[in-house]
This record gives sequence, C-alpha cells and structure tokens, in this order.
Amino acid sequence: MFEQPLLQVKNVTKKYGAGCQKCMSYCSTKLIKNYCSTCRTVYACRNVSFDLYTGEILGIVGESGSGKSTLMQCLYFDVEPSSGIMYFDHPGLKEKNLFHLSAQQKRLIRHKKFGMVYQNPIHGLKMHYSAISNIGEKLIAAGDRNVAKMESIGNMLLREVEIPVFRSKEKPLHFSGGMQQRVQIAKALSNNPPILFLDEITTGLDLSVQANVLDLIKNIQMEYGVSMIVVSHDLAVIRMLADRTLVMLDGEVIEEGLTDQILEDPQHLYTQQLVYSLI
Ligand SMILES: Nc1ncnc2c1ncn2[C@@H]1O[C@H](COP(=O)(O)OP(=O)(O)OP(=O)(O)O)[C@@H](O)[C@H]1O
Repeated sequence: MFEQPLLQVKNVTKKYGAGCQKCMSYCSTKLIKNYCSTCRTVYACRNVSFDLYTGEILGIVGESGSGKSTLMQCLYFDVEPSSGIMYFDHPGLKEKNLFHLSAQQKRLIRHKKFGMVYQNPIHGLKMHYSAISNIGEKLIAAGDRNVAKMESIGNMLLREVEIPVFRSKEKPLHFSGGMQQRVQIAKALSNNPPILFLDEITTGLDLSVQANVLDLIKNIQMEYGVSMIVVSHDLAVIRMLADRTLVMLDGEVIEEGLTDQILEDPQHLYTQQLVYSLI
C-alpha cells in the first residue's frame, strides 16, 4: 500500500493583477517569463503541485523571481493564492482545502501545525522581545498559558539551537545573523510542528555560519522527524538537505525528482545550467 502524503498541494497559482482574457485562458507561451504582455498581470507562481511525505525534506530551487517565496507565503497563509488546493492529512482536516478555511482556522493551523523560518529574521521575530519571549509568543498563539512550561520549552529549544541560556533574555536585535536564524528555528519548532517551511535561511550568512545552520537543520530533521519544505536559490543547499527537489522557473515547476537523480541527470536546460554551475 502507498503511503498517504502529509501535505498535498495542487495547482497553486498566485497572480498579481486582474488578468485579461488572453492570459486567463493562457497556454504558458502567451506569457513572457512570468507576466502577461497584454495586461501586465504577474503570475508569481502557476499551477504548482506536489506531495510532501512524513519525515521527508522537499527542496524547491530556482533563481531570484522564480516564485519560491510566493509559494511558501501561500502555503503558510501569509498570502492568499488566486487558486489552488492544499490538503493536510490530519484528523478533522482530511479532504478540506486549507485555503478555504476561515481566517481563525488558518491561524490555528499556522501556530499549531506549521513552523516557518523566513529569509529575513525581521519577518519571523519580534526584534524588541527577548529570544525566549519570541518562543513564548508562538506557544501563546497556539493556546498555551502555563508560563513555567513555556519557559522550560523555550530554554530547551534555545539550548538545542546552541543559543547560550544566559542570553535567552536578550533581544534578537542584538544577536548576529546566524543567531537570529537559530532563534527563528527554535521558535518555529516550539509547537513540535509536523511541517516546517524554510525560506532561503542561509542567504546573507557567511560560509561557516551557513554550514552551522545547515547542520542544525539536518540534526533537527533526524531528531524530530519533521517534514520540511526548503526553498533556496542555491543548489548546494538543496543538495545537502533535500530528499526530493522541485526546480522552478518563471513561476512554474519545470522539473522534479529525487535530488540525486536531478543532480546526476538534469533534463531541463535551466536545471542543467544550475547543476553545471555547482561543478
Ligand atoms: N506583491 C507583489 N506584487 C507584484 N508582484 C509581486 C509581488 N510579490 C512578488 N511579485 C512578483 O512575483 C514574482 C516571484 O517573486 P518571489 O519573491 O516569489 O520570487 P523568489 O523566487 O522567491 O525570488 P527571491 O528569492 O528573489 O525573493 C516576481 O516577479 C516578483 O516581482
């Protein structure tokens, strides 16, 4: 028997602009890159579909502007997609399109079932709250009220991501970029979510800090068995982390498969260029 996907994403499209007759009934050849030449509507992502299985890391790689962040923002309910379906294999939610749930239901799923690490820590952390309060904030949003328990979870997670406990009361504003990312990771993990979204989490960090953060992600995946969607423009990051990979270009998925298979035998010209740039 085949395993049921934990998350099923079908035909997610996000367009900026009203669209016109030409592009709404398009075949993609009517678009120049990701926008309509007639009405200038931008199709940030188009008909993106994939399954995510329990415990796997799915990589999404593509150049800047290919639609990776928009897709993640749709999945984490930061942005409302123009169309598409997302099913989550969870009691009470099966067969329900998560995009059609109420704002309150989406908020609950976001706080209890999903974790997000943004490229820019400003989007994931309150820079003027202490590191431990940032973790507490997510726990409170998920309904936790026991301060002692929240403090103990916070300290445990900060230790896990190698933030010294004596710095837990400091504001992330005063932390280095790598430390801020690690506080975001601790916050994202606080509710023990089955799914973690990671958006360009090593961009802007220097190489040794990048390696540290990637090691941390691998260890967390092994320890917690959490499923992850990892977005990066850097195929080296995807190679290190992802079991399976989607390649995006101009808002569309142009290639997908096992990461090893994509690295060894890239089919699309763009993927071939990406792979050869690694050598
Ligand atoms: N609010 C918006 N209004 C109009 N266009 C947008 C908006 N947000 C994103 N876009 C467009 O959608 C496309 C995809 O952007 P997106 O940020 O998702 O790409 P990306 O692959 O994540 O790139 P990067 O890593 O540089 O952020 C781009 O052409 C971008 O200009």
